[in-house]
Amino acid sequence: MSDSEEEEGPDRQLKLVVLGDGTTGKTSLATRFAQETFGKQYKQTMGLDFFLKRIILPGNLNVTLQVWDVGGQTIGGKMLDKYIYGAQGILLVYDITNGQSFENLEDWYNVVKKVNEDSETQPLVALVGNKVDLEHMRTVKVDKHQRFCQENNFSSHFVSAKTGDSVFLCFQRIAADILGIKLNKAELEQSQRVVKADIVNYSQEPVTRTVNPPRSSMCAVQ
Ligand SMILES: Nc1nc2c(ncn2[C@@H]2O[C@H](COP(=O)(O)OP(=O)(O)OP(=O)(O)O)[C@@H](O)[C@H]2O)c(=O)[nH]1
Repeated sequence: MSDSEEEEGPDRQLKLVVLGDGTTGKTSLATRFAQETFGKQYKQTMGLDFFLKRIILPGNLNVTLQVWDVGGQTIGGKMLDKYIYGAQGILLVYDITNGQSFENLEDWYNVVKKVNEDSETQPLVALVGNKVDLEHMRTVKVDKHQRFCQENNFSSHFVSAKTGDSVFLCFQRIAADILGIKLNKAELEQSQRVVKADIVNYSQEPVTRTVNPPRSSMCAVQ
């Protein structure tokens, strides 16, 4: 075992799938998390983008998050089930200024339920209201968001991919919830230490480099 492995402990991998209507900011969230960047210009995701980022959770737990950014136009398409299959976490993303994007999450969630109906373990689902920098234009009431969470046992998140507000925290909390780790505030702050960030993209121009998705994920895109 190398010194760095001793220091950081063994690696865990989690597959997170980001779902929701087009333009809600799924790619922006993933790139904000993986690269700490934000692009104002909209470029539609055709099918799927794929990002990897390694974080360290309290207890020196090394966790590699595979973030599957699914294009908003894939709903109703035959590939969607395959993208969702095997996910430990699902992020249902809507735009707080776009009520229809919230209403449509029911359809996205129905696909998640269908894919997992015969599965022994269910993915953890997080409801993510994005674009909180546009609070003055909010049309989806916070009450409505909270009710949807309570009714379905979702974790609740409000973020801005543009400013970065709560984005890292959101992914970190989801990873901790999946792994059954309870985090206090001090631990959350301390564990913002990110050791590695790789971005992988096989449906658009690569941002840094292009590689195949990890073998553990390939079963989902056969
Ligand atoms: N103000 C604001 N704009 C955002 C935010 N997140 C994303 N956007 C903008 O919203 C537009 C759509 O963002 P994308 O991340 O491409 O949306 P998407 O959900 O991946 O869209 P599809 O690829 O069609 O599924 C872009 O112009 C972004 O710059 C945010 O937090 N605040």
